[in-house]
Amino acid sequence: MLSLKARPLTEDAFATFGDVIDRRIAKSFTINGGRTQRYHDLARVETLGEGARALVSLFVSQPVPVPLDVDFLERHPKGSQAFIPLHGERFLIVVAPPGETIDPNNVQAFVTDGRQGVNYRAGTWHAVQSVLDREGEFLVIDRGGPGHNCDEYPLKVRVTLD
Ligand SMILES: NC(=O)N[C@@H](O)C(=O)O
Ligand code: NI
Repeated sequence: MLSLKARPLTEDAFATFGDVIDRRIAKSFTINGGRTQRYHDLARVETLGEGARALVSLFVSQPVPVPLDVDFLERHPKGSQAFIPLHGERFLIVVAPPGETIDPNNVQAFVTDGRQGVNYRAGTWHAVQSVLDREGEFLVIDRGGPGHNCDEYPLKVRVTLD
């Protein structure tokens, strides 16, 4: 069993795995006659393959216990997957770089601060959504369309918090 203490999520630490969605680190500009600030182009949405399209969904998830025991990581080879909390929910992240196998030494765990979302790039191995503290509601943007787009890799990981 691999044991990991979740580290605070940062853009640099997550760069291998995808994007951190956080207006505090975003480029922005004023639109709509000064009434709106547009936080622009926060994540790269990937929808690969013939007939692929972007899906916009809502996930309402029950909280996970801490320590969190993960039994597998999954990946979506044909598209990215973004999770954006709608009410300041914190969540745990367990990731490994894209590849046909997972080196346990490359598995990393993070915890968000409630103002951060993530976008897993296509092929990034990740634990399924794991919200902390209370029921969470997330906007999810990922890839729909034909073909297989979810591989699982058995891996036991215990994730703790400070
Ligand atoms: N299955 C599904 O839509 N969600 C998972 O991919 C996940 O990462 O939570
Ligand atoms: Ni997923």
